Amino acid sequence: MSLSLKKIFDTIKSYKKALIAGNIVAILAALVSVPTPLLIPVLVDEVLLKKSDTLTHWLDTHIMPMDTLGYVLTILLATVFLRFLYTALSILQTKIFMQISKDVTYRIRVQALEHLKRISMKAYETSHSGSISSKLVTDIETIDTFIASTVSRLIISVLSLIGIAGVLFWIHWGLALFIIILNPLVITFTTKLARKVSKLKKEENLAIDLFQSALTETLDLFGQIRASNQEQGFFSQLTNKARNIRERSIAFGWKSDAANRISYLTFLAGYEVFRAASILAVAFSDLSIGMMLAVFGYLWYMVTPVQDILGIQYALHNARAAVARINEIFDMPIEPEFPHKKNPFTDEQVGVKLENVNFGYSEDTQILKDICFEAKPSQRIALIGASGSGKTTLAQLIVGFYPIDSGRLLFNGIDVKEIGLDVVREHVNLVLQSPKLFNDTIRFNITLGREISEDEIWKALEMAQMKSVIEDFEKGLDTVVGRDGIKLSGGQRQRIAIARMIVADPKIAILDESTSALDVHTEANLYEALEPFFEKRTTIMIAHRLSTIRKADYIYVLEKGRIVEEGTHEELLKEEGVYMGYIQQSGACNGVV
Ligand SMILES: Nc1ncnc2c1ncn2[C@@H]1O[C@H](COP(=O)(O)OP(=O)(O)OP(=O)(O)O)[C@@H](O)[C@H]1O
Repeated sequence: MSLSLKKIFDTIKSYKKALIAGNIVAILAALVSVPTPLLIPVLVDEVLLKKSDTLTHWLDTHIMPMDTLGYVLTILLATVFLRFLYTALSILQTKIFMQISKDVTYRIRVQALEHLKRISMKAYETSHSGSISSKLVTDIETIDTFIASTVSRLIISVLSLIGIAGVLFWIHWGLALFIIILNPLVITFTTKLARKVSKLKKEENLAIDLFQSALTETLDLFGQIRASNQEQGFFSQLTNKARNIRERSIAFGWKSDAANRISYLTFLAGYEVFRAASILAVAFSDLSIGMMLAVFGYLWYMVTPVQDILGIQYALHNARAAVARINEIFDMPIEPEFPHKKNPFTDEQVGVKLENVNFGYSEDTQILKDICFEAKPSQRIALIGASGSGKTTLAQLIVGFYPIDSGRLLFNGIDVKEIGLDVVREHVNLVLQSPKLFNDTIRFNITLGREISEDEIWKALEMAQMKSVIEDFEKGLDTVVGRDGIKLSGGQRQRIAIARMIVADPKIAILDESTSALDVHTEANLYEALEPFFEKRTTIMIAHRLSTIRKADYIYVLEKGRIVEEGTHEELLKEEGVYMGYIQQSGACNGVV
C-alpha cells in the first residue's frame, strides 16, 4: 500500500457522524459570526446620522422603546454575546475535528508500524532506524498539522467568506465585486510563494532525517566507537549534520516567515485599496458612512479566514512532501506472506529438509548453492565449516529470516509455502553467537513479554548455568541488563539467550556457536544439563568444538556455500577428507580432541 492525500481524505470521510456534527457547528458558527460586524456600524447611520431607522424601529417594537444609550448598549451587548457564541462554537468544532485528525494520524502511524513489522530482512538491513523514526515522528506530525488545519479551519473559513461576500454584495454590489475579483489574485500570488517554501521544508526535513540516522547509529555503536577512540570523528560528523540542519532551518525559518509576511502584506495592501475604494463609493455613490464602516469591519473580519485558507496551502505543500517521505516506508519490500494451510508443528517431533536450495543476499552473489540438508525428527545435527562458508545463512533460512531463491524448505515434508514464515519462527528457534539483549530486565530478556511462570524461568536459568549468577544479583530477575546487555559478560549473554530458547520450547532448536564464549567446564555442564531438552526435539548445532560435534547423529560440512561432505563422525573420519582436516584444526585450536 502507499499513502496519498486522497487516501487520507477518504479516511477522514469515514468519520461521518463526527463530520456531520462538526459541519453543523461550523455552519452555526459562520451564521453567528457573519452579521456581527454589521450591527454597530448600522447604529452610525441610524443613531448618529439619522439616515434610516430599520434596526432602531425593530428594537422599539420587538424589545422595548428605548433612547440612544439604550440602542447602543443593547447592540453592544448583542455584538459581544455573538462574539462569545462564535468563540464557543469554534472551540467545540475544533474539539470535534481534532479528534478526527488525531485519529487519522494515529491510523497512519499504526499502518506504517504494521508495514515495518512485515518488512523483509533484506529491506531492514539496508534501512536506517533514525530515518524511519524521523518519518514516523516529524513527517506524520506535518500531516497532522495539515489535517488539523484543513478539516477544522477550511469549512468554517470558506463558509465565513461566502457569508461575508453575501453581506458585501447586499451593502454595495460594485464594491463587493471589486473586492471579490481582486482577492483571487492575492491567493494565486501567495500559492506560488507557498510552493517555494515547501521545497525548503523538504530540505529541512531531509537534514533532520540524516542527523537522526547518524545519531541513532552513533549511539547504538557508542561502546565500539569509544573502544576505537573515534569519538572525535563520529561526533564531528554529527556536528556537521547538526550544522546542516541549522542552515536548512534558517533558510526555511526566515524564508517561510518572509513568505507569510509578504502574503499578509499583500493582503493588507489590498485592504487599504478596498478602504480607499469604500471612501470613493461614499463620495460618488449611495454608500452610507455607517455601511462604509461596516465594509471596513468586514475587510478586517476577512483576515482570519483568508489567512487560514492561505495557511492551508502551506500545510498542503508540506503534507505532500511528508506523504512522499512516509511512502518510503510503505515502499520497503515486505517478506512473502505464505498462507497458513498446514501446520506440521502440531506433530510431536518435527524434522526439516532443504532440497536443492539456492540463496543469495543480493541478486549478483550466491551464498548457498544447491544445498541438500536434512535433520530428521529428534535428530541432532552438526553443521561445520570455515568462517564465511554460509553456516549462519543456512540457519537463518531454516528459521525463515529470508525466503529462499530456489529449491524447497520442508518441515515434516510440508513446504514452508503452505505453513507461513511466522508459524515457522514460532516453532524454530535460533540462538546466535552474539545474542541481542534489550535494555530491560533479565526477566523480560528471557520471556520477551510472553506469560511465563517464575518457576519456569528459574528452571531455564538453571539449565543454562545462569541460576547462581542471577541469584547473586541484588535485584535478581529484575536486574536491568543495560544497553545491549552491557552489564553482562559475553558468556552470560549467551546463556541468557539459551534460557530464552528453553522457555520458548521450540520444536527445532538451532544453536549457532551459541556457547563460544563459555569456558570448557561451564560449556560441558551446560550441554549435560540441556540433554533432556535436546532429546525432546530436533537440534542443529553450528559448532567448532569437537566435543559438541561428536555428539551429533549426523554431520554436514559446508565449504564456500556447498555441502561438501556428510555422514556420522566415524564415517567422515574414514573418508579422511575435509572433515578430518577440519576437526584436526579446530580440535587443536580448542585443545579438546
Ligand atoms: N545480511 C547479509 N547481507 C549480505 N551478505 C551477508 C549477510 N550475512 C552474511 N553475508 C555474507 O554471506 C557469507 C556467509 O556468511 P555466514 O555468516 O553465513 O557465514 P558463516 O559460515 O556463518 O561464518 P562464521 O563462521 O564466521 O559465522 C559471507 O560471505 C557474508 O559476507
